[in-house]
Parts: sequence; structure tokens; C-alpha cells
Amino acid sequence: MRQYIIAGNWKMNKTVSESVQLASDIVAAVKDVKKTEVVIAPTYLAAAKVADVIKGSNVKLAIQDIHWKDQGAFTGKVSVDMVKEIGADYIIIGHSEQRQYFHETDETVNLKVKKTLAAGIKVIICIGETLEQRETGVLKEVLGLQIKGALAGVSAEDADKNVVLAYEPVWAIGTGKTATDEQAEEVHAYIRSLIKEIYGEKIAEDMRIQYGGSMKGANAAGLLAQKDIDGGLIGGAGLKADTFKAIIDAAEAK
Ligand SMILES: O=C[C@H](O)COP(=O)(O)O
Repeated sequence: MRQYIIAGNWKMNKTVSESVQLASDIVAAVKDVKKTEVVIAPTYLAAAKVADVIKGSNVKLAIQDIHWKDQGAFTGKVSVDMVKEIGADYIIIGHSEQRQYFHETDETVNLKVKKTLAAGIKVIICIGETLEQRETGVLKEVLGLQIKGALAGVSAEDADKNVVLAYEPVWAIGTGKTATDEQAEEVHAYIRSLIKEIYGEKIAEDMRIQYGGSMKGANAAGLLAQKDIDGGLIGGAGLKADTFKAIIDAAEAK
């Protein structure tokens, strides 16, 4: 059985002191959580301090993106070794905001995924369609290209143990519009079928696929009850310990 993974992506929110406070609140709130994997992704600036706060707890650290190069003249970027040193468990790659605003392509996603896995860190790979893509009927094609692009050259062993996918319909991110349970499940099942095509049945069954897009306490139970939904990548509701915990509670109750 796949373990639920609930990850709070803090995006460009919270100062360092606010991040430390939120991380401490989350550590306290989830101390008795047993079944669900809990992950938080602060900004680069706050990540090292947050890593100290969560040390020894059941909360894991994700970093929001890296560059695929080892070092050099890449103003504003950080490398995988930098985030490895502070103890990153996961790196989020290919978020739609990166794709939309910062020229992320399936090729750069793939370079980052391979770099991260080679460093022994797990990846959360984000995929998802825009409203226009959904309405013009190219959803499956878009997801197929994103998935095959991201995973090109990724070994079966890494796919099995170190890859989480996050399906985020772009039209549902930060808009308050959630995909219905059925809409989300239909796409998740399709994604799993693509993984089966690439890696076979066992890895398809093992791989966790999070849903992201206005997930909150009120809709989490319905989404998480779907056969192919294994957690959530949470934006807005992850910015307060109680709203984040409400989603974790829904996972724990399954
Ligand atoms: O990374 C998180 C997702 O983009 C979802 O954000 P949201 O929960 O604010 O819609």
C-alpha cells in the first residue's frame, strides 16, 4: 500500500523568522502523525534554519527547485550540493509556476530530475494542464509529454523508490477551484497508466501521485479517498499549521 505524502509548498511566502515559527508549529502539530509522510518546502533563504527546526521530528524538508549545474555563474540559483548539505529530503521540480514564469521546459525538468536523483535526493515532479489545454482536448497529450520528458533516462530503481509525481491542474492552483474527486481521479489513473507503459505494473502501482490545486481540509477527504490519489502538494493551506494539519488528518483517517 502506498504511503500518503502531504507536502506544503510555501512558494514565495514567509520571512526567515516566520518560516521558523511555522515549521515549529507544524512539528508540534504533527508529532503524533504515524502513517502520513509530512514534508515542507520553505524558501531557499529559510531552508537551513527550517532544517534545524525539524531535525529529529517526523517532518521532512523539500527545496523549491535547483539548477542542474554544479556551480558557476548562474545568478540567483542554487545547486544540488548546496541543498544536500542542509539535509534536503526532496526537491520540487517542474512546478507550473516555474514553467509559466521562468522558462522551465520538459528538458530542464529532466536535467534537474537526473541531477537530484544522482545526488541521492528524492524528487517531486509537477505536471499538469492549463485550462486552455483541458478545453481544447490536449490534456492527455500534454501530460504524456511532461511525464516522458521528465523521466527520460531515469532508472527503474529510481522511479520505484525516489520519484513522486504531483498532478496539478494549473487552473486549480490558488484559484479556489478544485478539480472534482472524479476529474482528479480520472487523470491520476491515466498518469498511472503512462507509468505502467514506461516502467511496468509494479512501479506504476508503487509510485505515489499527489494532487495539487486548492486542496484544503474541506475537500481533502474526498480527493484522498480516490484510488490513485496518494497525497497532496499544498500551497495556500500549507501556510498555517492548523489548515495544513487538517489535510494531514484527512490522510491519517484513511
Ligand atoms: O504547490 C502547490 C500548488 O501549486 C497548489 O497551490 P494551492 O494549494 O495554493 O492551490
